[in-house]
Amino acid sequence: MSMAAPSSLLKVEEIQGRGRGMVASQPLKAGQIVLRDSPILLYSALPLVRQSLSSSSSSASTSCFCDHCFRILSPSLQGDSSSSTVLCPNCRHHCFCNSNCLSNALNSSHSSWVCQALSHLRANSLLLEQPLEHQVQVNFLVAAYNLANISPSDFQIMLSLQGSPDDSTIAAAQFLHPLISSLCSLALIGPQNGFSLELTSAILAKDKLNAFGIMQPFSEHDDQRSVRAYGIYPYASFFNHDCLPNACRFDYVDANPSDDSHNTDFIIRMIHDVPQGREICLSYFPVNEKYSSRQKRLIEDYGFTCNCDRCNVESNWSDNDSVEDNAEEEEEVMDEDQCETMAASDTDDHPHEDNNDFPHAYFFLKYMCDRTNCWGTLAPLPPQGDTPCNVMECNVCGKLKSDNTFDIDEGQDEVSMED
Ligand SMILES: C[S@@+](CC[C@H](N)C(=O)[O-])C[C@H]1O[C@@H](n2cnc3c(N)ncnc32)[C@H](O)[C@@H]1O
Repeated sequence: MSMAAPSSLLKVEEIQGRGRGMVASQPLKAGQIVLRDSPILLYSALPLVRQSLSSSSSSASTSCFCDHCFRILSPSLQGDSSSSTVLCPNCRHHCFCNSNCLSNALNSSHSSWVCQALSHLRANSLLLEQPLEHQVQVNFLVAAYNLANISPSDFQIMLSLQGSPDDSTIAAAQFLHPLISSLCSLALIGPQNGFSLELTSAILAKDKLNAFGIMQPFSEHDDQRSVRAYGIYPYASFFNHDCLPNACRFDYVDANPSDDSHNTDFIIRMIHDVPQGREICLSYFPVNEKYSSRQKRLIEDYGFTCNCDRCNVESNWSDNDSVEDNAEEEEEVMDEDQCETMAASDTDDHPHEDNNDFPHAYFFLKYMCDRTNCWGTLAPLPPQGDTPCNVMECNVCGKLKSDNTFDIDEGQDEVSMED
């Protein structure tokens, strides 16, 4: 199934050795929003079995976000009669931020089939003994087969994404498919509609390569942010990976007003200018990861070996070298003007060839958030017409920072939204 171009700014093209990718249809500016994408499917990253809100006299529930829109629910409000939080009237297990979200959920993500399917699965002792990964995969499979019922065209879009089953996906499908099959009597899905072990393997493979994590809010005290939900985003799935990305993803799951049903939309913004025809890439994980761990993740999770400029340089580093240490050393020898020049030269075809063994230092100094444990990527706020914005936003912690990267003392470079 082919999809229309996502916007006038981007087109989907075949790229040798990388499958499809997103390419700039015109010159793109730093901070420019090149894509807004809504998920066709969202599912909880929490294990299937959680303490029910209704069964708890204390506020010990682990459910801390809405099961439909995945906004954070204030723990103090859970169980509070003045709260707008509501439980599903049927299972009394799933929690929604307000009656509007509940009513949307009952017609979509928490249809009566999903409600019954998850209730049956929660009672399945075989599943409860399984590792967390299988319990989360069950959430995905129930959401995916629900999608097949409520929006067959979106289900087909998901099937058209990249990903073929590998040994681990097939093994997971062999365990999970019979469990889901036992729910078929509850559903419209059945063998007559193509429901099979092969289809279960195929959609698990799509999920593995394409699901994006919607993360818990950033905390300086926790360098391992957990995932609250996963989503399949049909256009964002076409971005290939680069260890020096030229665009990054922002989400504002909790920030949008509670009556806005687009709170889980992704916004992809340019980190710096790029010329027409250049491939637009995201980094699939925080940019500070070391060469060896990046290579491991990319081969294990995504099935490819990265040959980007940065990997070619860092393959010669010792395993103890980190971009943070090297960037600090570089900062001492590089002034602001040099950094600006190097960032601007990203529009060249052969950037930075004249530099030493860390030609990408400018990227970490200019575009990596320096807040403790954050490792987010900074992109400018959108330009106003042709005027670039000199305020950078971190896509993890949300910190705003003026784009005067150097010679500014710690703390003095932060700006507020009003600036
Ligand atoms: C989310 S998909 C990206 C879109 C995909 N290329 C397609 O054709 O739909 C992730 C997959 O794209 C491919 N890919 C992404 N970045 C790549 C890169 N830098 N080099 C080679 N393949 C890459 C890998 O096969 C990876 O599993």
